[in-house]
Amino acid sequence: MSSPTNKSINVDTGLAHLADVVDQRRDAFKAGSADPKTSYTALLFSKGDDGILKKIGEEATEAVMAAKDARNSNLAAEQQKLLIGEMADLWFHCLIALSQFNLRPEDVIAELDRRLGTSGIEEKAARKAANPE
Ligand SMILES: N=c1c2ncn([C@@H]3O[C@H](COP(=O)(O)OP(=O)(O)OP(=O)(O)O)[C@@H](O)[C@H]3O)c2ncn1[C@@H]1O[C@H](COP(=O)(O)O)[C@@H](O)[C@H]1O
Repeated sequence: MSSPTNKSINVDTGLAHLADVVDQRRDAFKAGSADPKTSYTALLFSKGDDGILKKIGEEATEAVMAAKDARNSNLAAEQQKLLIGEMADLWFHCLIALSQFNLRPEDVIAELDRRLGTSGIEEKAARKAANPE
């Protein structure tokens, strides 16, 4: 599905740029200069932790349902497009949550980089050995 054009997009830069916009909206909302009536981002910040986290649950569910539809359609282009849209909604709302907690996508990318090359199976076994219950 990824076009050669899309493959040249820099994920880190794209997320960082959107996070900058989100952080600006968060700060403007706190300063009273972003209106929840005209800014969806400000509306989310006006809902606080619970409203933002609830939205992530909803968007995750919508992404799961879109993925099931995509699979059932044998990955038809139209369903793939819908799945991309739902994943974009989920990523966007995750950026809102990171901003709410004064974190950045760079923090998540750094953690993923740190994990690179460590098998999740090995990591889980090491964790269980360190904390047997
Ligand atoms: N990337 C996004 C983005 N992705 C998704 N969304 C919004 O996320 C919402 C998704 O919610 P739902 O799927 O639940 O649909 P809904 O029907 O609108 O919501 P409910 O009825 O369920 O409450 C939609 O309203 C989308 O418009 C986004 N809103 C904003 N941005 C970015 O944030 C910037 C600032 O936005 P504003 O703060 O609105 O100016 C924009 O320029 C964009 O770059």
